[in-house]
Amino acid sequence: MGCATFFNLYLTCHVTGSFTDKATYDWSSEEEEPDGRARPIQVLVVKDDHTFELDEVALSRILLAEEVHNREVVAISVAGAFRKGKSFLMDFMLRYMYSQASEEWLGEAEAPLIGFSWRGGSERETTGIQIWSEVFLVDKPDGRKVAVLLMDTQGTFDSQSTLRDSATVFALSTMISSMQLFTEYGRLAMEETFLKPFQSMIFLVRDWSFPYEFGYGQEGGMKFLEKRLKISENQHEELQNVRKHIHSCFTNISCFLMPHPGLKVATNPNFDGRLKEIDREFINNLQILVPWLLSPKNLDVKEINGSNITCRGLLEYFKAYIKIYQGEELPHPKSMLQVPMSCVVSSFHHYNVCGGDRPFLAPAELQARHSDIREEALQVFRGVKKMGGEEFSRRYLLQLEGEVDEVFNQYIKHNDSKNIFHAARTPATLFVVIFIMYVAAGITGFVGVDIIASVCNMILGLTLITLCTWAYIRYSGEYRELGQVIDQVAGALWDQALYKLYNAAANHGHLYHHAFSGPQAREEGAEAPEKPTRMRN
Ligand SMILES: Nc1nc2c(ncn2[C@@H]2O[C@H](COP(=O)(O)OP(=O)(O)OP(=O)(O)O)[C@@H](O)[C@H]2O)c(=O)[nH]1
Ligand SMILES: [Mg+2]
Repeated sequence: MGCATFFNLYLTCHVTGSFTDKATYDWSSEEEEPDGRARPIQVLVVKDDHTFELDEVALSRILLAEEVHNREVVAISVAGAFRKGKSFLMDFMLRYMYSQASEEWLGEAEAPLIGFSWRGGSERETTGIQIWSEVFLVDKPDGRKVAVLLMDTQGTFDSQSTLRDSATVFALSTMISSMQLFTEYGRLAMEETFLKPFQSMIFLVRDWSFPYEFGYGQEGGMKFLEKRLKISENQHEELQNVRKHIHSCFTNISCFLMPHPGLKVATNPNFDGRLKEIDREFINNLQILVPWLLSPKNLDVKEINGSNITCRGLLEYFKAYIKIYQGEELPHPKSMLQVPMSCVVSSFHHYNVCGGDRPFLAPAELQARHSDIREEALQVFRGVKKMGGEEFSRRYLLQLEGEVDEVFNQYIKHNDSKNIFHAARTPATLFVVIFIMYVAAGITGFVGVDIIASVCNMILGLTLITLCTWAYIRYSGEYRELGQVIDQVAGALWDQALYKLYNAAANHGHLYHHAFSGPQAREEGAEAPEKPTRMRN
């Protein structure tokens, strides 16, 4: 953009109305800010080792305050290269918000500019992301009150930050400083949602020095932007793509040309922001720019994937995104609209093999259904666009697989418990033992073998006590370990008895085949190959 440096202002809001009340609430602890005055709160810290830390407590205090947590949120931030006057501009926005959109919002000529920390010089000032501790409540014309959040961010490309730092702060504040990076995000998100992923994009060109070509303000800005975003045949493909994607990513794109604020602003080290020292032309345009950005009719509620976001929702998105950026690698500039974890949850919902209200399922069928639905859940996971690259999402894939397998084990137990024979196995076995002992005691007593009769009676008595104990455990839920031992012993007896019965039946069947080599017998397994021979004989 020639000699004009620009920074990009990304706004999220719209609708008409008027500013009413400010949300005044206890946003900080006593020892942090004894006078309770609003101030910038550092919510994202970029540490010396280039790792990031989200101050969840501070962020929650702002976003979960009683008056605002359920309100739809309008998040306003400025992104761009460092040292370009972003914080300076944010402070004028604060003035506008505090004056509740009055005509006199610019304040007194001698008043120093305060709010987000700004200063002259070549060293960077703002780091990470800072949020103004006071969330402003604005009335929309339809009667809804929305929460307006002002966010100041670290500038890009300063000498102390890595590209990763810049990209992270940049993505987290959902803004752009490098078009290419941004349009990458947008392009991927587009494939998935078909909605324009970002709402308003405003290019603010500062120190515009060619008003004779394009006039200051929005109109000149739009003409200038049109010219700049025009795609021509002889442009490099990459430049063409940037231009195409900018249009496809934003619902609204506009541009504002700002004049130079004057030499005192740019070069005087003692300049404290008072209007008196700022060029009239700059102030005039500021008086157009700020209300144009912040008047309720121009505020858009923050949307993610087409739905409006409340302050509470925004907190969750912050937390989810920061997890991604805490990874080792530079995050891929891929979809920032979905995160793997939410994907695990939604994929997991696809996995429901046998719910509590469904009848008993044969174990083989259960296994088959598990395999099918498991594969379906994994497909859902693979099919959703995720942030953080292959390697990163593989971790979540493993987590999904692990969770599905664990739940399958629980399903097996749950399914078994629905098998009526399984449930009745223990009491049935104990009853059979009691019955056999009763008969044996009667017979042995009758034939005079008293000692065996006594032993049988003893076993009968013990089994009866066991049965009563088991019934009590099942009824009360106490002494469950003892109940498990009883179930295991009864189960072993049951299996043994069944096994014997099966053997007996098999033997019986074998004898039966030998005795009757009729048509039924011929139809069955092992004998089959011999039968035609015998038939022919
Ligand atoms: N030339 C020029 N200087 C400006 C303009 N707006 C603000 N400044 C000056 O730019 C300097 C830096 O302002 P800051 O608001 O601290 O800049 P920043 O972009 O927030 O810087 P970092 O926080 O380090 O990224 C200050 O001396 C401002 O007076 C402008 O439109 N043009
Ligand atoms: Mg700053």
